Parts: sequence; structure tokens; C-alpha cells
Amino acid sequence: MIISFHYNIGNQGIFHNSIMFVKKALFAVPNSKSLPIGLVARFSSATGDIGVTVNDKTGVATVKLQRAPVNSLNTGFLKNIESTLDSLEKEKARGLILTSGLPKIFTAGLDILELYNCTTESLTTFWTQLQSTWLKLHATSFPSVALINGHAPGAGCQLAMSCEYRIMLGPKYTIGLNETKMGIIAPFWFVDTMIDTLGPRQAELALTSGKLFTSSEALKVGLIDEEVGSEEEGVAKAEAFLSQYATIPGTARKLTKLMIREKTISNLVKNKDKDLKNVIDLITSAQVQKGLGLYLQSLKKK
Ligand SMILES: CCCCCCCCCCC/C=C/C(=O)SCCNC(=O)CCNC(=O)[C@H](O)C(C)(C)COP(=O)(O)OP(=O)(O)OC[C@H]1O[C@@H](n2cnc3c(N)ncnc32)[C@H](O)[C@@H]1OP(=O)(O)O
Repeated sequence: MIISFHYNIGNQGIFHNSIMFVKKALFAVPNSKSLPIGLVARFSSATGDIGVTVNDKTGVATVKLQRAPVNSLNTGFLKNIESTLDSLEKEKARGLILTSGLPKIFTAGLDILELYNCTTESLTTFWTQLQSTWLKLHATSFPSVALINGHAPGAGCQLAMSCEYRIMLGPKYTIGLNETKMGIIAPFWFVDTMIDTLGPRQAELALTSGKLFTSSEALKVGLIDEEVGSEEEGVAKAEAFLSQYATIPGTARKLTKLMIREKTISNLVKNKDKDLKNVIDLITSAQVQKGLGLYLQSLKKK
């Protein structure tokens, strides 16, 4: 017997900003002895789908990002990610596995179309949402694992670094903050996060060159914690990592995490406006707009 719950995760309209946990069906599955018992959810929108499956034995939620073709992060998708995290907090999830539902790509980072030909107003909306979503992910009360099952450049790497543990599918994909390669600069809170992850020496080398690491290079410098050969192996390792927290009191765990992350978090919280101004000044400059246009063209030409 499997108990299935569905929750509708609303966005962009009727269910805006809420996940409703609705017990929908109780049904028997023939010929099955040990099926997992879980909560299953999916929502769709023009700005991306997020599939959420909660294992109701462990309380661990698997969140699958799905915005074809490359899970690029635009305002709506970031908002959906934030709403999902809010709902998981509310429902007291015991852990998060953040992964991609698309083949080959974890996330391609920021949607460059949000940066190219933008207005100050649209960029403000976008960047403010990015700050807000990142703050939420970086400070979740539950433990988090990024299961990086595809490329993770730019903000894709930033999302992964904000999870507490990183498992990457090898050997084909790459991860890193590649902003300098694009002629732009990683914002200070990306830099802080990379320093927290790699230490200043390796962060400087990585950031100044905009290096995209293969999974084995990433493992060597500590950008990821484990490299796996299949998604199944990745899921098993993620579950094993999270299971260690089943016996650790949640509040002690959370406060310890926040203590360690406090400097990086409060640096952004205190300097949000300054960060936004930096971004507007840089991104709306003619030179950067030209560079972004060429970069977009090069992606399309492939
Ligand atoms: C004083 C201090 C000042 C500080 C100021 C701060 C300033 C702002 C900082 C901004 C920080 C930026 C962070 C970022 O995340 S930028 C984005 C980084 N990401 C990338 O560079 C990835 C680019 N994409 C790729 O490398 C490849 O697409 C990828 C490896 C991800 C997948 O390759 P694949 O071959 O599978 O797919 P395609 O390349 O053919 O792509 C398919 C279509 O998707 C489009 N695409 C790809 N990436 C993006 C993207 N990030 N945004 C929008 N669109 C993207 C691509 O053009 C293809 O489109 P078409 O189908 O139309 O051809």
C-alpha cells in the first residue's frame, strides 16, 4: 500500500506564494511490497516547473528544477524556488536534495535575457528576487544537499555552494563562477560564498580566471564533496549524508549553521542596496551590454 499526497504549489496567480498540502488519495498498488511512501508534488508555469517529492519516513524533500532548456534563473523561476523553500520550512522538512529534472544541466545560472537589454526597473525586480531567494536557500533551517546532475556555471554554482553538501555526477559536467570570462564581475556575496567554500587562495584563482571545474577538479579543490558515477548513486549518497542529522537536535544544528554563515549572510542583508546599485551600474553600461549580446550570440551559434 502506498499513501500518496499531492500538493499543489501555486505561483503566478491563483495559488500565489503558497503550497497547499492536500491529502488527495489513498490507493493500493498491486504486487508491490516495499514501495516508498511519499508526498509527491509538481507545479507548472511559464516560468518553470518545480517537482517536489517528500519522503514521509525521513521528511527529506527532493526538489527538481525544471525550466527548459537549461534551467536558467529568471525572476519567476527564482520566485518559485523561494516559495518552495518557504513551504518546506512551513511543513518542517527534515532535509533538502536540490537537483535538476533536466538532462545534462543543473542550472545554467542567471537567465542572461534578464540582464541583456534590461531596464533599471526590470533589473531591480530581478536582482532583488535573486538576493531574496539566495538568502532563503543559504539559511534553510533544514540540511541541504545539491545533487549536481549537470553543468552548473555562474549562479548555478552559487546555488550549489549554498547547500551544505555537494554531490556531482561525473565526469562530463562543469561547475564554477565564470563571470570574469563573460567580462562581468561576480557580486561580493558570490565571492564571499566561494571563499567560504574554497578558502581565499583557491577562490581567488577560480574567480579571477572564471574557472569552470570538471567534477574531478572540483573534488580536488573542495568545491564538491563527492563525485558519483550515476544519479542513483548520488541520491543514495545524499540520503546517507542527510540521515546523520536524524539524531541531531534540529535547533542546535540550525543555530550552528547560521553562526557559521552569519558573516556572509549579514554582509548581503546590510548591503543589499549597494549590491543592487553596483549591478545596475555595471550591467546597464554600454560596454557590458555589448559583451552580453555577443555572449548570447555565441551561445546561440553553437
Ligand atoms: C563593483 C562590483 C560590481 C558587481 C556587479 C555584479 C554584476 C552582475 C553579476 C552577474 C552574475 C552572473 C551570474 C550568472 O549566472 S551569468 C550566467 C552564467 N552561465 C553561463 O555562462 C552558461 C551559459 N550557457 C552554457 O554554457 C551552455 O548553454 C550550457 C553548458 C549551460 C548548456 O549547453 P548546451 O549545449 O546543452 O545548450 P545550449 O548552449 O545550446 O543552450 C540551449 C539554449 O539555452 C540558451 N542559454 C544557455 N544558457 C543560458 C543562460 N544562462 N541564459 C539564457 N539563455 C541561455 C542558449 O542560448 C540556447 O538558446 P537557443 O535554444 O535559443 O539557441
